[in-house]
Amino acid sequence: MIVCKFGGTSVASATQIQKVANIVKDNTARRIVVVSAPGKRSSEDIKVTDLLIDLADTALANADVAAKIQTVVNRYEDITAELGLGKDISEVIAQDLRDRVAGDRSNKELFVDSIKASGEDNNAKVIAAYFNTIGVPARYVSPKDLLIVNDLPERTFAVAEAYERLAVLAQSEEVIVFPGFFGYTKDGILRTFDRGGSDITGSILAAAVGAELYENFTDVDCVFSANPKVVNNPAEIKEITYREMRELSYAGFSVFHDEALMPVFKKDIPVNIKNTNNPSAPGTRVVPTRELTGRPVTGISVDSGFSTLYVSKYLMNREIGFGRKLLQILEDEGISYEHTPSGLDDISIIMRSNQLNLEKEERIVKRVQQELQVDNVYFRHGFSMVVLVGEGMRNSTGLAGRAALAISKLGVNIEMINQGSSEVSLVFGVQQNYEDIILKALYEEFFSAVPV
Ligand SMILES: Nc1ncnc2c1ncn2[C@@H]1O[C@H](COP(=O)(O)OP(=O)(O)O)[C@@H](O)[C@H]1O
Ligand SMILES: N[C@@H](CC(=O)OP(=O)(O)O)C(=O)O
Repeated sequence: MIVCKFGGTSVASATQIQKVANIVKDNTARRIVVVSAPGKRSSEDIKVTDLLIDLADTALANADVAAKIQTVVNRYEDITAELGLGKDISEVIAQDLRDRVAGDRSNKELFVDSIKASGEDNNAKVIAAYFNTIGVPARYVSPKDLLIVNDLPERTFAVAEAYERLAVLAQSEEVIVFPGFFGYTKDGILRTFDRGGSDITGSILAAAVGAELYENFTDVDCVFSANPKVVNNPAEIKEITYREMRELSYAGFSVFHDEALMPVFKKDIPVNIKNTNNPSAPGTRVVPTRELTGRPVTGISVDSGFSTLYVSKYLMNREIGFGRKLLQILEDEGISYEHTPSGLDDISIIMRSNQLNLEKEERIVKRVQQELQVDNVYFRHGFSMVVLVGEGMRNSTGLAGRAALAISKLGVNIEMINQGSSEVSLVFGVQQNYEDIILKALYEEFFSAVPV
């Protein structure tokens, strides 16, 4: 059995959904189809999920939502009309949106989640209905009572029971069309995953039913060794390990969500990333191990939106428990951190900026000053992490030097270097505005002259 997930671009229009149907028909092993909300039809288009977030924000501001609801309904109407599904389905969608908008607003985050999730939920219903009209027996299945997630305040993840409950889907006679991106808590409260989270749903389902393969359909032929929007014609990656993919998707390879690897990784289920617009292309296979090629570096990614908390104190290295106390202050503010490069008397804690606001920063700085009696403490913002990833890096010397030289030739300062203990990744912290030129320079250094 194959579980396949189709991303927003793959289900953005009737033409795209027809391609999806052909792909499903083409291989009878494709029994479970996870779908996203309609994505962008062109680079100027707006994803339905973004329209829905705007709708939710408008509702929370107590402004009129009628026009915003209509914009979303129009997107579905374009699709259903062309698929020959009749008009009543869009009235059902309009009513569903009105019901969600009229829902409980006591917790803003959950209210927004409920509206956001309608994008995939309604699209799954449309796609299941369409499959039936073309002779593919199909059934929409709701995540309710199956894909069980944890409660607030932690980020959303599937609890162990979800896998047990979802296993029944393996028995279905019909093709199952399952909406991506959200689940329900045990008490029936809807929660969404992070943006791009339909990849996570597909992976959970693949693990739950013990699929032979998880196919992730998108709008590019494969994963490239660098973002194709920045680097011209980057090298294709045919095979990549889970570990390499995790590192690269964590730091900017938006083609596959980093949290989507864990469920399939635990069950050794291979992942194949493929193109809905060119399904005969072999795509990229994500596998437990692979043969090393001549290239030490498999991919280079860049992600922006990082901040640093810099702390210095003379003889910090001798003070027992200093790091723990410092990290406890961040934990108290609900902040996770990414890297902690340190010297004898100073330490920088690198974190995602979206976890911070002015009040939090002031509270943290004040507590660090008072409780740890430091010499200096401040926040800096606007950093990007450039990450070189490759299983072959472990056996290669001089890589960090080559990368640092390529960056320094651009006249750009390296703020931080961190070599992961596993030695499959090397991270450089740089000022955000230089990220594209650095990516291009590193690509040139590690890929241009080296054969595959
Ligand atoms: N290294 C990379 N390899 C392939 N695609 C990448 C890479 N980095 C960024 N992308 C972008 O990811 C996009 C696909 O991801 P996403 O937008 O989430 O698709 P989907 O709509 O299928 O979920 C591609 O169109 C491409 O521009
Ligand atoms: N629609 C959601 C979830 C998702 O996974 O979408 P996509 O497959 O288009 O990345 C989002 O935009 O975040």
